[in-house]
Amino acid sequence: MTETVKINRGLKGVYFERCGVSDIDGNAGELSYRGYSIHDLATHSTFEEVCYLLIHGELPTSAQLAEFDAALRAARSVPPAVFDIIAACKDGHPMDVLRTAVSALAALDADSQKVGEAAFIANGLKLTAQVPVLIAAHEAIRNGRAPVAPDPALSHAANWLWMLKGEKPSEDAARLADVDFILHAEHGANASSFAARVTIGTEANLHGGIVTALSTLAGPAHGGAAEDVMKMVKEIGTPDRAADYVKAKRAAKEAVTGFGHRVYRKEDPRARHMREGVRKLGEEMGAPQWYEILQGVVEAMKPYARHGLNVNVDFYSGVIYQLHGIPMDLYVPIFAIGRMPGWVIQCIEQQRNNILIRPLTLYDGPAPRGYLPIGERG
Ligand SMILES: CC(=O)SCCNC(=O)CCNC(=O)[C@H](O)C(C)(C)COP(=O)(O)OP(=O)(O)OC[C@H]1O[C@@H](n2cnc3c(N)ncnc32)[C@H](O)[C@@H]1OP(=O)(O)O
Ligand SMILES: O=C([O-])CC(=O)C(=O)O
Repeated sequence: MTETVKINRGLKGVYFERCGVSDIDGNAGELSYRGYSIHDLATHSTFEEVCYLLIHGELPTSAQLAEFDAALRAARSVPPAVFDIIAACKDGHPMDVLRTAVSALAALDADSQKVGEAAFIANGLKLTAQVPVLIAAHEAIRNGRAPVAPDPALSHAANWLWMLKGEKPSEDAARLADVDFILHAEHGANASSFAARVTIGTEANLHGGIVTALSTLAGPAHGGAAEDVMKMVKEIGTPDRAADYVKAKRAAKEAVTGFGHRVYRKEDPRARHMREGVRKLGEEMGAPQWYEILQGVVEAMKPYARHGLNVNVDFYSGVIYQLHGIPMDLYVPIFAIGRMPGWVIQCIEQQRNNILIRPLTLYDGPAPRGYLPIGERG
């Protein structure tokens, strides 16, 4: 094969499609959904409104939002058989259990087989409502408790915390979860959304696309980073040890988790909101040390910022969950709750203008050779 072929490993810098959903300016460190700055949405909007915006393309009127929100609340249920499946694999990592449960939902819901835009919108809404139910049910079941029934009086974020903890969250806690979901809702051709598009490109159904996305989100280079950041913070232990930790990581040429991004060369704009959340919550809860350790790591990483190495969205989120008493292995599933509308709209966009996604690998194996029967091999 010709030596002139250019290989874009990891598809770095490759545009594979047009997309009208989110715009990332990596050099400026800016992100918008449908033209609205992530900062405005994180400050003024709600997750429900952002879901509507992402799926339908425009901010809703009051009536549209009320109808959408009511449909989302009404869809918060799963067939009891799914709880049995969760119970059977309750000791697995919550991300594996969640993926298995979504697969089970596909097998138990005949509507999951439908394709086409209306089916994707309906199934997307259903799955967005069901995913928090599945995660909270697993947390209850693995701790020997019965799953907490969803409360239709609560918003998506407040209901998630209610189902997880079995107690009504404060307004501040619910708002912090809401903002977390808004910030995680959509991010272009990230690995999990791209993987979902590959699945939909084969004309598979939405549940299949979401199962693919969940598998892909789980890795530590993508959604798994928040869990690893919390492990790092615990390992560092006290703020004065942060610089030595970073020095040792850099000397060993190992990645400092929560830093770096394929697209951003400035700080990930989502991190700002999470940083403020950690600072405030830590102070309120009399546990400022977590924020101080994180900032110690940021300070020690400053020399590398000029090479585009900055914090990403996952750097601060883990500590927020920790302060809320949420187990570390639920951090990736929480990311999945937020990312649901992003995956759904990426699948819808793929289906709208579908094409099989099938790139090439350049063969560099052995030259053609004759087959040797097994008895003649030395
Ligand atoms: C929601 C999300 O998915 S955000 C990402 C969450 N993931 C993490 O936080 C895990 C840590 N970060 C990483 O592993 C990487 O930055 C990734 C996977 C996110 C992005 O990787 P890529 O786009 O492939 O960047 P790449 O690996 O080419 O890095 C470029 C350079 O920065 C270095 N680098 C990248 N990330 C880090 C890091 N976290 N710590 C130290 N050095 C890093 C690389 O070693 C490389 O250096 P080199 O050019 O001297 O070899
Ligand atoms: O865009 C990416 O590569 C990863 C990311 O930040 C996300 O999915 O939110």
